[in-house]
Amino acid sequence: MNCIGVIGYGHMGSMLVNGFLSSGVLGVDEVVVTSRSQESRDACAAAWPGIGIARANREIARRCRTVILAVRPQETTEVLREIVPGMDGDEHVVSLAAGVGLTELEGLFSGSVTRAIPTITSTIGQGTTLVCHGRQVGMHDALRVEGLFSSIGNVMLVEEDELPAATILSSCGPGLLAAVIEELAGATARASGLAPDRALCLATETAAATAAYLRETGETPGDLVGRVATGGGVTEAGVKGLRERLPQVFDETVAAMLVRYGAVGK
Ligand SMILES: NC(=O)c1ccc[n+]([C@@H]2O[C@H](COP(=O)([O-])OP(=O)(O)OC[C@H]3O[C@@H](n4cnc5c(N)ncnc54)[C@H](OP(=O)(O)O)[C@@H]3O)[C@@H](O)[C@H]2O)c1
Ligand code: PRO
Repeated sequence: MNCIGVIGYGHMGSMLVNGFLSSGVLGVDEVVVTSRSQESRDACAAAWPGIGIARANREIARRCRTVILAVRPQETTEVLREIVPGMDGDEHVVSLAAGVGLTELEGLFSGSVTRAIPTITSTIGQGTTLVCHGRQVGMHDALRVEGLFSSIGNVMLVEEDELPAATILSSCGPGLLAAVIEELAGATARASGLAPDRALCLATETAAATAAYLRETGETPGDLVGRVATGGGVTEAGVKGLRERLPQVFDETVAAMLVRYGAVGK
């Protein structure tokens, strides 16, 4: 009954199960997983022999005190509606769904509800899970969930009205930056004889090294640009063009994402 239940063994559900178990914060006898398809349930059972596999969502609600909803936003309220009748109210529901608010979740389940927004980079133990506890969540449950997510990376407590912007940076961010790396490498390869795979390899390494440099030195991005862009040199020409055009590109990108954020759970 004190185990952790995970409903939905997709990208996030499988990442959390793998992370919690490989970090040692949980053992296989403390986790019960279900997913809509037999294929996903079999994949989980094969990856983690001895783990609890439930055939139905309601079984998770019966067996687990902490229930992580790792289904898509448009499936989250439907799954919660389905499991609530089998719950006694003492459970702690943790929803990963972007765009589904605490008010809506607490309207369906009157017990403890937390929103947690992980990031795919926690697959390698990096990145930040955003955590926003509902009003009913007691200290013990809050610390337990924060401890779980700490085992796969950083945890940042946020207010719910900060979640959309923080999600764009922390959780959508890897997708945005991966697209930027791909475009930079692609443009360089198109403009030269450099092979696309070598261009992508260099761009990826440079992005990783740049992020590590900023984190380790504490320099601002502006400081770093100043160190790289020799006056009248090559970088200066590139950064000038980006600074003219990128603010508008990113303003439009963020605006579109915020619009979608508001509609994604509907
Ligand atoms: N991906 C990210 O980087 C990320 C980051 C932060 C938050 N999130 C949030 O995390 C949640 C999951 O995202 P995801 O990327 O992991 O999605 P996903 O890969 O599509 O996984 C969702 C899983 O839910 C399962 N499912 C669907 N309906 C179900 C039902 N009625 N009962 C039980 N299982 C059901 C599906 O199972 P089958 O495969 O078995 O059919 C699927 O594997 C979303 O709410 C998203 O907003 C995602
Ligand atoms: N992945 C989910 C989405 O794209 C939520 C944040 C990252 O909607």
